[in-house]
Order: sequence, then structure tokens, then C-alpha cells
Amino acid sequence: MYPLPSRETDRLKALRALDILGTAPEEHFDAVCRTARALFDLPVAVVSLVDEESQWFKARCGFDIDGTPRDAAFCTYAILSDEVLVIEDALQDPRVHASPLVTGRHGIRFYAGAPLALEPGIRVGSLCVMDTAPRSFSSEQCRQLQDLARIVVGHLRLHEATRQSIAAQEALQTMAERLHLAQDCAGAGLFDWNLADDTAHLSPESLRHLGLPEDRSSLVTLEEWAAAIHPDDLPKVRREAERALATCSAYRVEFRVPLREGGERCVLGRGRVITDGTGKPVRIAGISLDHTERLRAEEKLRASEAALRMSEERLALALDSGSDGLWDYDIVTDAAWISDNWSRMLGYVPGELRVDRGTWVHLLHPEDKPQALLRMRDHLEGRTPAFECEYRLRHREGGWTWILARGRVVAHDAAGAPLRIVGTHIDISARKAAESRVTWMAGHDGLTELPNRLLFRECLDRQLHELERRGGSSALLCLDLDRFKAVNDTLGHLAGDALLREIAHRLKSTLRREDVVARVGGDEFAVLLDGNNGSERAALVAGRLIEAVQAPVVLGTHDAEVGVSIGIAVIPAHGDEAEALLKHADLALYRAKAAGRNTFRFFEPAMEEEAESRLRLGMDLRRALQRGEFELHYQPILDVASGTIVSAEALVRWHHPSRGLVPPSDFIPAAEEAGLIVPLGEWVLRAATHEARHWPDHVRVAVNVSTVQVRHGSLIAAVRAALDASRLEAERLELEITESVLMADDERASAVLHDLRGLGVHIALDDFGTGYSSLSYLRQFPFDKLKIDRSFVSTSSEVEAATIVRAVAALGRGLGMIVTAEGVETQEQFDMARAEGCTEVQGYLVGHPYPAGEELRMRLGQAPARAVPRKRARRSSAAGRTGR
Ligand SMILES: Nc1nc2c(ncn2[C@@H]2O[C@H](COP(=O)(O)O[C@H]3[C@@H](O)[C@H](n4cnc5c(=O)[nH]c(N)nc54)O[C@@H]3COP(=O)(O)O)[C@@H](O)[C@H]2O)c(=O)[nH]1
Repeated sequence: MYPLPSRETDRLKALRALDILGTAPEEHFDAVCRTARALFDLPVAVVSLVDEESQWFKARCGFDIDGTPRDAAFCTYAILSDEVLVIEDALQDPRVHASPLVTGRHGIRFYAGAPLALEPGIRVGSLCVMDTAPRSFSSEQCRQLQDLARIVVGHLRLHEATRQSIAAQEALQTMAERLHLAQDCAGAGLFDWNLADDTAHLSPESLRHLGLPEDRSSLVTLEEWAAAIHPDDLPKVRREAERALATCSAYRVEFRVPLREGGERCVLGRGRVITDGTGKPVRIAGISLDHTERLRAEEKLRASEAALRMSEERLALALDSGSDGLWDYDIVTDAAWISDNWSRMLGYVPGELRVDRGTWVHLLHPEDKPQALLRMRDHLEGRTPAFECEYRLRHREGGWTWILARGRVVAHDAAGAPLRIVGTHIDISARKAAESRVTWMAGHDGLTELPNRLLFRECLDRQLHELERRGGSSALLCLDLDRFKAVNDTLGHLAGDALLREIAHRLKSTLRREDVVARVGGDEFAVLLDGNNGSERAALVAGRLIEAVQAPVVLGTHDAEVGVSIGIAVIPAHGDEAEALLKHADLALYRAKAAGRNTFRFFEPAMEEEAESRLRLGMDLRRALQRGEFELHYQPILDVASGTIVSAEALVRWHHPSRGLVPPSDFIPAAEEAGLIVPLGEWVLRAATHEARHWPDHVRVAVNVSTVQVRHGSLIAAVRAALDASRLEAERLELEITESVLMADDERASAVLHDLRGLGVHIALDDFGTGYSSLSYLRQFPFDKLKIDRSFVSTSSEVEAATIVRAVAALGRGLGMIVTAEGVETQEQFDMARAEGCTEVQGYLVGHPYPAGEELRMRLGQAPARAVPRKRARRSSAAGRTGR
């Protein structure tokens, strides 16, 4: 190992700074070597530079190698001090005696080396002389060698300076290239404005920026320069130059240059003021940049920023004014951001409510919570593509707000776990309210707000299921209002609606809360009793309901009175299935109505048979009409004064194939029920008018008309057709109607009757006295005839009969009507009728109903004396009372 100089690191740094190692030989170094060899008369002289691990010869004379390893070099020791190192016999010096230079082919024995010190302690090598034979070296020689070493150091410094100058030039060149490159890339031009003569040197790019030809001289006068600038911007440019000069600060101005081809370029000029040694400004030099594109881009950016701002504002506005709320939940920190609308939806002012998972769960309606949490978990665990759920959240005021919540995970961690979920809240309370209203409407009657048929049926099914499960009994009541139609038609639909609402209210208040009352049709209601003792409670409740309904209802200035008929089916005694129970209650209702209304009836199995037989009867009637099984009998009516037959009433008979002759009381109601009374009535009209054509001209034919026919609307056409077909004079036709026609629908009936009267037909009010308010009907329509019902004539008390007949006859006569006493069977009755003022009599005393034919025609044409045969007058009646 060899010793190192004390400042080895600085030494190596200085050596490297010389940048000389490995460089080509140089004459002035070689010349020093030649001088040293000649001066000391020695064969070898070298300039050795000691590197980290080797010595390298910058110059050598008499030596054929470029260097050696450092441990073989004599110089390794020469650089340790400022003194000349002299080794007179290398073989004797332990430091170098093993060096290959000594032991090898060079066989060096003598060495003298003067260190090359660039500065104190920094010795980069040595100038040394060598010989192959041992010798001495005087101090004078040492000084001479040191002098030569100083010359080498001078050369080294020169070398360093030269290298530095070259490097500086190269750097300058590189910089210039870079500047050009930068200028090119930035499109920058250079300007240098000389203040002394107001001229400027412009680079080609700067010329281009000012719109001046690039091939012209680069020297531009101030006038030329000013002329190139947009006149509007020139004052600004001048001001900026004055300011920069006055303050000797940086110059920066943007101006426009109008272009020959149209349009304009925007130029940025930047520079600085250059002063002379006294601080006086002499030049302004700098660069010019074409900013046109940048400005356009900035303009676009500004426009797009403005658009973005606008759309952000719109979004904010939309979010603000729309009904949607937004939420953004950080799963990791358990913090949620909510929009103002989110808060407002629940009645909070923005910012009042801080939301995390716990708050959300707390706000959820208990019924909706499991579903909402399940759906959230499903989405967070990746089982659903999005979270969507409808739930209620508690409103600040205590109610509930229906929310449609939607959301989606928008960020996951590296392992795929969700980090953040964002979504919306839409207030769907209105929709939910509408939906529940629709649901309610589907099961309720809008007018009375009672359950409708559909919901009632559901309740019934539920009740049946319950009864089957736990046992017990209940009852189903079918209710039908009596006389509702009359009120509705008389007082109008609004009054009818009010009446129904009032009845609904009364029914409801009569029942228990657990009972169900429903409106199942126009004026039909149904009640389902809850609890036990079905049959006992049903009778009790039915009685109360009838009582509640029949109390007068005040409708404006009118008092309306309606009744109710009720049919009851007991559960399970009368059935354990809804269909059967409804049918059975309905049959019981039919019976209640037939029993005179405003009453109730329990279902009885026999009712089913009756219903079936009614059904069969209806079918038989239809067939009878097709087969022509009907026949008319005519009963004569006597004019009391003249004793002549003045008319005959047509009475229909049915020749049933198996039952024989069936009276009208047995089939007219069934025909009305089955809708057959209209075709049957038309047949009667045709047959009666046809028959009457064969009678004496003074004899009228009376035809019974059912209420159903009057309501049907085809009566007038049927009458006209019958008259046309038979060519019977209209005044020879008399239509008998009952009070029920007027009771059911006074206005329409009245119009129909007037139209019939318009045809010339006579109208008689039949069965007078059996209706409700006889006198008011008489005032409603000017009848031609009043027929006093048989029941008044045949009453057991003669005094009573006479009183009633007298009163009615007086009434009829007072109104200018013919008054006919019906059911006159005896001479006494005849005498009474005549005595009390009846104009006509009808009854077995005058004659039984006869089939059409010669005998009838003969009787109708008989002389007055024979019209009331005394002996036949005492015969008892076989015919029963029938309805129409
Ligand atoms: N819509 C229609 N109704 C009709 C028609 N034909 C008959 N009817 C109605 O049927 C009811 C029963 O009629 P009927 O069984 O024929 O009985 C009539 C007479 O036979 C009977 N009568 C006549 N005189 C006496 C008598 O002295 N004693 C007694 N016990 N009965 C007698 O009265 C019936 C006629 O009554 P009225 O009609 O009131 O004049 C009956 O109500 C008929 O209206 C039809 O074609 N269409």
C-alpha cells in the first residue's frame, strides 16, 4: 500500500477539473520534458499526473509507456510534499525497489521529481527525470527542476483555462441552440429597441408577429413598429413602455396587430429595460409571443367555464327547485352529505339534520325498516346492481314522508369492498296517497264512503274463514230501500244522493264498529254482523235498522220517507259459503218485499223452491208467448143511467198445457219480473182492439196496463200500432192504470198518459183507494174514469161501503170523471152504487168475463133491460183479487 497526500480528495478534484487525463500530447509539455532531459543530461523526463489508482504521462521523453499503476510510481511519493523527491538508487530505497519500473525492462535506478502544485497542498503530479544508473542530484538541480515544474503548472493552468473557455463556448452554443429551440417551440420572436435612435432589431419571428415581411431588414423604425399595432392598442403599448422606462422594471403588454388577410393577431411583448453604467436606460430588449391561439383557447375555456358554471347553476337550481334530494354516504367514515331538498322533505331547514347510518335507520318507519336494510345490504354486498326502495321516513312534525330512494356504490377499495354510495330521494307521498285513494276507491263507494260489493265480499270470505276456524255464528243482511226511486225521481239526484248518505250514516250508527255495512247497489245495502248469536242479534239489528231508516229525512224543504226491506241469512245455519249466503239473504229480501215492505224475513229453505218455481214460470211464460197460449176474456161494464153495456174489460187468461186455465194473478207478477209483460201487454192490446172492432160502435174496450209497461217507454208506440192495425177509433180504447204507475214515477208517467190522451185514448184509474195518496194523484192527471176498488164495494158493512162509495163518487163527479163501481155482485150493491152516484158498475151481477166470440158480442149488444139479470146478480164470485 502507498501513502496518500493529506488533501487527497481536493487533489483528485483539482486534477479532474484540469480535464487533462487521456488528452493528446501537447508541444509545450513535451518541450519542458526535452529541456529537462538536456539540462540534467538524463535519458528520461516525464510529466506525470497521479490519478486515484494510476499515474499517467501527459508528456514523456525517452520513455515508451503512457503510465503505471500508482503503487509502482515514484511520483506517488513525490506528491507527498512540496520538496523535490530524489532517489539516488532505487534498488536501495524500500519504497520503490520492488517497482516494475525498477525491476522490469526499464531498469530505473535514479529518480528526481518536482511536484506540480496547483495551490498549496494540491499536488496533481510531478515533473520528473530518471536514469538507469544510480546518481546524485544537487540542490541547484532540484531548484532548476522546480522551476521547470512551475512552467508545467502554468501549462496546466493554461490547459484548464482553454478547456474552460471551450466548454463555455460550447455551453453558449448549446444555450443559443436551446434558445432558438425554445423560441421555435414557443413561437417567440426577439426584439431589441435602441432608445438612442428609436430603432429596433427584430428577429424574423418578431417581424412576422407584427405582420412585417420576414425577408426585409431586421431593423425597424419606431414609426414602422407603431404603424403595425392596432390603433386602439397603441396608447396602451406606449404607456407601458413609458412606465417600464421610468421605473426600470419589466415590460409587459398585450396588443393586437391587424392582419392584411383579415382578422387580427394578438401579441404579447415582454422584455426588460437595459441601462448603461450610470443607470440610464439605453435599450428595451425582450421577446414577442403570438398569443392569438392562446387567447382563443382561453376564450373557449372561459366560454366552456361559463357554460359549466351555468349548467352547474342549472343543476343547483334544478336540485333546489326540483323535488329530488341527494345523498352521498361515506361507508368508511359513516358520514353522509345530504342536499337541502333531502332535509326539506322531512321538514328540516338545510343543515339542521346531520345524517349518518344510525340517523337514517332511526328515521325509518318500523314497518319499512327490515325491507330497506335488506335491500341496502343486498346492494352493498354486490347482489343487486343498484339500491332501490320505497319507505317512509319520519317527518320533523311527527308524520311520515313516503320516499323513493335510489342509490349506487360509486367507489370500492382494492379488495372490492364498497367505500361510498350516492343516490337520490324522491318524495312520493302524493303518489302513495293517490295509490291508497285508488285502493280505497276500489273497495269503497264514493258517495256513502261505505265498503262496496267487492270489499264486502272480501269481508264475508274472511268472516267465513274465521267462523270455520273458531266456530260461532253470524248473520248476513241484505237491505233494499223502499220508495227510494220515487224520492230520487221527484226531488232529483242530488236529493237522492243526500238521502243515501243519510241512510248510510244511520245504518252505520245503528251497528257496532265490528259489523260491516256496505253499499252494494243503487239503493241496496248489505250488513255483516260480527260476533256470536247470529240469528238472535240479526232480528234485533234488523228491527233497529228498519226503525232508523223509516224516520223522515229532511232534504232541503222536503221531508222524505223511505223504508227498508231486509232479508237475513244466518251463518252457518243458512250456508257456509259466500255465494249461497248472498243468494239466501236475497231470497229472504224478496219475501220481505212481497210481505209489504219495511219488514224483515229470515231465509227459509222453501224460498228456494219458490224462486225456482218463479224461474220455471218465467220460462213457461216465454214459451207460452211463442206458442200463443194466451186468451182474452171480456167483462162487460154497465152504464147505470141508460142500462146499456158501454164497455168491456179485457182480462188475460193462460191455457197452460198441464195446469189448465191459469188466472192472471198467478202469472202477471212473474211476467213483470221476467220482463215479459211488455210483449204480453202488446199482444193484449192487439188482440183486444182487434176484437172490439166487431162490437157495437158505442162499446169501448178497456185494457189493463202494467206499471212496467208505462215505464218501459214503448207503450205509446204499441197503442198506436194496435189502433192502426185494428183500425179501431182511439176513443173506443180505454187504458186502465193503477196508482202504482204514478207512485213510481209521476213525471214520466204523467207525460206518457198525456201523450196517450193526445192519441184520443181514454184513461181510467183502476183499483182506486188501494194506493197511498189517492187524492193527490187525481189532481196530477185528469182521468176520464175512476174505478172504485172491489174491496170498498164488497165490504161487510153496508154503511161503511155506502159511505166510501159516496165520497169517492162525489169526488170523481166533482172532477168531471166517470165513476165505476167494481165487484158489484149483488142487486143491493148495484142499488147502493147507483144511489151513491156511480155512473157505471162492473161485476158478476152485470156479467162474468166471457171469451171472445159470438156470445160476447151478442151480450154486448143486448138491450138495457137484460143487461143486469137479477137472478145472476146473486151468484157468488169465483174470481180472486189479482194485482197488476
Ligand atoms: N196488466 C194486466 N193485468 C191484467 C190483465 N188481465 C187481467 N189483469 C189483472 O189481473 C187481475 C186479476 O184479473 P182477473 O183474475 O181476471 O179478475 C178480474 C175479474 O175477473 C174480477 N172480477 C170482476 N167482477 C168481479 C166480481 O164481481 N167479484 C169478484 N170477486 N171478482 C170480480 O176482477 C178482476 C178485474 O179487476 P180490475 O182489473 O180491477 O178491473 C186484475 O187486477 C186485472 O187487472 C192484463 O191483460 N194485463
